Amino acid sequence: MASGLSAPSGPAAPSGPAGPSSDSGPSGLPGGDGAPVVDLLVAGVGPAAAAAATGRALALAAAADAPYDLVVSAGIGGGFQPGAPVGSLVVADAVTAADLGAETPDGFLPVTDLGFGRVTHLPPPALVSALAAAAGAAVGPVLTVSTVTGSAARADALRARHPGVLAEAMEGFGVAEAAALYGLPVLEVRAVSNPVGPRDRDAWRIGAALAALTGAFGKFTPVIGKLAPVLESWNRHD
Ligand SMILES: O=C(O)c1cccc(C(=O)CC[C@H]2O[C@@H](n3cnc4c(=O)[nH]cnc43)[C@H](O)[C@@H]2O)c1
Repeated sequence: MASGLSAPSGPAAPSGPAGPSSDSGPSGLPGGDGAPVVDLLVAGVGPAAAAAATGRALALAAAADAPYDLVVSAGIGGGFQPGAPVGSLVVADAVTAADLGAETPDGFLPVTDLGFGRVTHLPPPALVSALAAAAGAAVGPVLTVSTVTGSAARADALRARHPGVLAEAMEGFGVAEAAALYGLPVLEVRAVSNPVGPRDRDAWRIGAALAALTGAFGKFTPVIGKLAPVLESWNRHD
């Protein structure tokens, strides 16, 4: 049986002071119908807020001896065209911090090139493919940025540095860092609300993206329940 923490992002209602809320039972316990227990946490905007909120929720669960098995970062995001059209869904096969590093006269260097830290977390491939198939989502790298891309030049630079990139958002890497601290696998799911490129507020379709995300979660939950063995075999020290 899997229990999960879903950490959506964006300008939504604040989370309560007591931590995540559950609609199917206390965290860590199976729901009556055998479905996984999913706690929903509104984790704020940006990698730091997302990491802090997720870390706190995981710490509370661990202290209550009811740890999670999986963490999912979900929300809206920008889609790189043509791979991720507005309204489509993306499941990340890599969660990458795109601006964690140093600018040099010769270009950007990720912190890993400077000899420390990490810039990518890899979600369990079996879960990624199963969820993407269930929801009709594309699979590819999702970038975490602290500044929303607003020009064609920046979009092109990100495409060049991250071949196959499908989406960018602002929280996934923060959520993944918190999950990794607790030895937990992470997933990132993004519904595309706007194209990545020159800033164009008229092109935003936040309502359509949120509807797509809601529909996807209805399809994900039974799949995650069936994939409990994948989570159970996850090597927490990888
Ligand atoms: O002012 C703008 O031009 C602008 C364009 C897109 C998004 C924003 C936000 O402030 C939204 C932040 C919120 O939504 C996620 N998100 C949605 N689209 C993107 C994007 O293209 N690049 C990065 N993040 C995006 C993000 O995860 C935040 O939760 C402003």
